[in-house]
Amino acid sequence: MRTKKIYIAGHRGMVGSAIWRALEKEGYNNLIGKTSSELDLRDQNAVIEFFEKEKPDVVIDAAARVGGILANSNYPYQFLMENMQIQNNLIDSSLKFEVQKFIFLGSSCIYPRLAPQPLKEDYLLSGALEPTNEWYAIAKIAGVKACEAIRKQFGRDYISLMPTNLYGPFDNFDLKTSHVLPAMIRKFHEAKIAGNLPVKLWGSGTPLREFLHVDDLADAVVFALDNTFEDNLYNVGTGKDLPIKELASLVQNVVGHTGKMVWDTSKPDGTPRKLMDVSKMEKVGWSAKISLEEGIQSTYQWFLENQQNFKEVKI
Ligand SMILES: NC(=O)C1=CN([C@@H]2O[C@H](COP(=O)(O)OP(=O)(O)OC[C@H]3O[C@@H](n4cnc5c(N)ncnc54)[C@H](OP(=O)(O)O)[C@@H]3O)[C@@H](O)[C@H]2O)C=CC1
Ligand SMILES: C[C@H]1O[C@H](OP(=O)(O)OP(=O)(O)OC[C@H]2O[C@@H](n3cnc4c(=O)[nH]c(N)nc43)[C@H](O)[C@@H]2O)[C@@H](O)[C@@H](O)C1=O
Repeated sequence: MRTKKIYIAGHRGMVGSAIWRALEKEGYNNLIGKTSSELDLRDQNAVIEFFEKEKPDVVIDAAARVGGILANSNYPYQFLMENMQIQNNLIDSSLKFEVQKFIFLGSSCIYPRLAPQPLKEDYLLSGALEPTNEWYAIAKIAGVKACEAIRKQFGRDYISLMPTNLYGPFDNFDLKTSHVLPAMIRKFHEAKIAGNLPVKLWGSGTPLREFLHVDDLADAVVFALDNTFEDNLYNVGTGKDLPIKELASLVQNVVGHTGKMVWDTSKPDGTPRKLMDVSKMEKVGWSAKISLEEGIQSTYQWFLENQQNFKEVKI
């Protein structure tokens, strides 16, 4: 198994690079990855050619157009179309070229905006989606269903893992396109350095969110690779959430900022709550290990050591 050829699509991203590190640590020694400039996964012919040449045994799909609440609501077409193109090309080529195991990564936003909490896998397609990210969610739902269809029709081990909001090393710290946690680390740090200036945050601060360290997600992916699951869809999270205002206080303390916080209510709140029910993963034997406090501290340390390399992330 350790010698199987594993293609990690999106291996330079936050998630893909964490999966690469975790697989190497576990002794997997036949990993392949391509940057988007070497292989544009939106290009069907290029993807077919790549699969024909490489013939991977396993594919892990961590390539996607990804962004925070504002990027998702400002660029609906890219979030819908690019994600469908990338995943369709990867899934269809995997079927054609006999890939035995495919791990698709979605997101907790696939569940209805007002679904009961915590979110069980069964709530998929039971109600309307959150408008700020319905485009991205629809693409991800199509990916889940494509893997489910292959499983049902062809009996292949294609599964979907649905991570909650992620953070960690190699996150996107560009304030226009990032998610909330890296945005807070950067905003509090820069305000501290400038003399504890006030920090402007988005929305009301009342929505609840759950956060999983990316190394925990990578551990779940390795677990899913090493085991055969009976079903097609599994939530991956901590099963604990907190209000955005509390998250802000946690990050502020870790960074050591002592100024004020200001809430810009012209920016969207997004879904009020999206807490994962993680009992299905727990039943098969996996649970998260890294606490939020510990994860924020190590991510802030990573930010301090790497901030000179950050680039603007354009859409
Ligand atoms: N971040 C989060 O909070 C969450 C993420 N996820 C999911 O995890 C997965 C990875 O996300 P994350 O690591 O955060 O995202 P990143 O933006 O960090 O990484 C995305 C990766 O996708 C690659 N990619 C994007 N477009 C293309 C393309 N056209 N052709 C080839 N490669 C492409 C990029 O390649 P390159 O660097 O070479 O350009 C990059 O390596 C996604 O499926 C996402 O939906 C799920 C829940 C939460
Ligand atoms: C992973 C998930 O990520 C996205 O959903 P989201 O959870 O709403 O994303 P977010 O991390 O950007 O925001 C979380 C909350 O935090 C608030 N907030 C405060 N201040 C800042 C801030 O400075 N930046 C950001 N981005 N948010 C802020 C913000 O207003 C919101 O209430 C999906 O589009 C979709 O891509 C998806 O699947």
